[in-house]
Amino acid sequence: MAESALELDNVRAGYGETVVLEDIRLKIAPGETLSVIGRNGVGKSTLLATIMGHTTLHGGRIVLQGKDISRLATYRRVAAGLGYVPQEREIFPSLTVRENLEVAARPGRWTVKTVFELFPRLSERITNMGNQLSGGEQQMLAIGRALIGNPSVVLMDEPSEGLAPVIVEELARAIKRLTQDGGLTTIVVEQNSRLALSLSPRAIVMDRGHVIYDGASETLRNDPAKLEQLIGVAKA
Ligand SMILES: Nc1ncnc2c1ncn2[C@@H]1O[C@H](COP(=O)(O)OP(=O)(O)OP(=O)(O)O)[C@@H](O)[C@H]1O
Repeated sequence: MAESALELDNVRAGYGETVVLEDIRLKIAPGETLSVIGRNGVGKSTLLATIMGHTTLHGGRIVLQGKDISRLATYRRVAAGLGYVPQEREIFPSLTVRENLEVAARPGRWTVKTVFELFPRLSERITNMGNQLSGGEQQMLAIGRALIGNPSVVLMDEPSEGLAPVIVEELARAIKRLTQDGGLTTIVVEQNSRLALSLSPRAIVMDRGHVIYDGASETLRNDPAKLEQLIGVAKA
């Protein structure tokens, strides 16, 4: 049986002494896309930050393609195959679009050319500086920069945040194209549950640092009352 692309085994993590995530158990198959939804502040970003090694791991294990990365520094996790698209995008403002991509490039199927095929809008901006881009273009560049590192697993934190609906649709089409060819394992944290549930067959719902649903996106799409109950649950 193929091993998981990524496995979180009983993970407990947070910031310093503060524990945010409890008892996280997840197995993601190679090529699978997983959407993560839940109210504000329930630990979605912390989940991705923990996989990247930006938090304090209090217990459990994180295994990337059979290799325990739990204690590795972030740059070594990236070298082992993780790609990260942070919520803040963090593109370099004084580098051009091309330079932003080239600094992150590692050999593999993703190149400047294939990133531009995925995001034609970016190719029209190739000589623009990072700070001359719209929010949507910055998000496309942030995703392109993660891809060009040719990771096996990509983590995206709220790609649609702050973007106009028409740009969100364009981005969603690109993310679907990206994930549906099966080559990449992807976790997408998304505040917009309708969008998230359309991106992947499987979704998890988090609440207060726990996973409270792990199953078919379709089940939640077809049952708004259940979805409301899960993401509206235990309002503080
Ligand atoms: N750098 C940090 N230091 C300390 N606590 C933090 C830090 N970042 C987040 N937290 C806390 O961890 C908890 C989970 O936050 P997190 O950002 O993971 O939630 P989220 O589900 O991603 O929410 P949002 O959609 O608002 O980003 C919150 O209580 C938050 O205040």
